[in-house]
Amino acid sequence: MERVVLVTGASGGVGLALCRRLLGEDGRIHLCLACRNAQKAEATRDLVLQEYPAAQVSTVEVDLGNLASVLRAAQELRCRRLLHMLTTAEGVMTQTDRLNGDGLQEVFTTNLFGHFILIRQLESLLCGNEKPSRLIWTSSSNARESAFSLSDYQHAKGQESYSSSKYATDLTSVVLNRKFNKQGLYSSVVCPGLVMSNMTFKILPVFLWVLLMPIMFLIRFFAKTYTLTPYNGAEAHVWLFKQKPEYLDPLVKYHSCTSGLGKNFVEPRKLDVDEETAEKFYQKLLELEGQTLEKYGDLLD
Ligand SMILES: NC(=O)C1=CN([C@@H]2O[C@H](COP(=O)(O)OP(=O)(O)OC[C@H]3O[C@@H](n4cnc5c(N)ncnc54)[C@H](OP(=O)(O)O)[C@@H]3O)[C@@H](O)[C@H]2O)C=CC1
Ligand SMILES: CC(C)CCC[C@@H](C)[C@H]1CC[C@H]2C3=C(CC[C@]12C)[C@@]1(C)CCC(=O)[C@@H](C)[C@@H]1CC3
Repeated sequence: MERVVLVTGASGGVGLALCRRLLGEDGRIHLCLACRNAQKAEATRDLVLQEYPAAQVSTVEVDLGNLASVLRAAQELRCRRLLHMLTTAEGVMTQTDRLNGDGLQEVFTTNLFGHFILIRQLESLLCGNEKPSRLIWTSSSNARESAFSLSDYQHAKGQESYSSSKYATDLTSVVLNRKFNKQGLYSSVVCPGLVMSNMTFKILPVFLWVLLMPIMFLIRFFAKTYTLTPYNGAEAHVWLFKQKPEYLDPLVKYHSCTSGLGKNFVEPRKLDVDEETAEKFYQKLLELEGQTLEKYGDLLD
């Protein structure tokens, strides 16, 4: 049976590189590109098919910062019946977080909660299959416990919404393993390292990054997480794709690394999470999920 792999954030950066690399690894997979709108999805599909003309590539439109769009995408994916792996590679990092149309913090929703809803809505596809299914979350080494608070888990009050959302991602992955491993669903978190992408181009303009490139290549001799290209950044995802999920440590984050001479490798590092906090946070996610489903009852089967 073909393996169906859904990649969010597939239209650029690490997500797009991951799609290309996965097809290079296994031409038999069915790749489903999740993009924010139909034009981007089609453009990405054309790009991928140019390189792998025989590949099976479908698309789904989903704005992860918009819960109605997430529920509609889940409905569509349920109709397609199969899903074996979901990997997240979208993300937003903004100086000023804001409320989205659902009244939730945008960074929290896009980086974590939209996916949480998607996964919960796809539970029937992901759980109880003959072979294990898997989730791979693109987190970050920027996930910091000090940025996260259970009483303000959406990070409405602080200035570190990105770090908070990534820490929340780590917590969620830990609990998902505890709840779903028995049903054959396994979750892992990865950090792609420092990658030149639209995300970093919002921190400094492209020309400055280009000027800094020689320095960064030198830094890479000492800092192995300067992966720099989306291709290198997707190393940990690709490595995980090839592992048996049952043998992975749920309390580890897998970091994409690149040596000074450009050789890619993966480094596992212990997650800095308190399992009790993770469980309490999960309960809060379930509460928020309940409110969401009540609000959007018409989008449920
Ligand atoms: N770059 C880096 O140095 C690092 C990145 N990461 C993480 O890696 C992941 C990928 O980042 P990277 O590739 O660098 O970033 P990019 O900005 O290049 O790519 C982000 C992708 O996410 C999509 N996206 C953004 N918002 C939404 C949304 N609301 N709904 C659906 N899709 C959305 C974008 O789509 P669109 O084309 O429509 O904008 C794009 O395809 C992120 O989770 C990021 O936090 C972690 C550590 C370092
Ligand atoms: C001479 C130097 C190369 C100058 C670059 C300085 C900074 C702009 C970068 C140094 C470390 C970078 C970094 C990130 C953004 C750009 C820097 C601050 C991230 C915060 C990007 C998003 C993530 O998820 C983190 C893991 C990155 C950590 C390092």
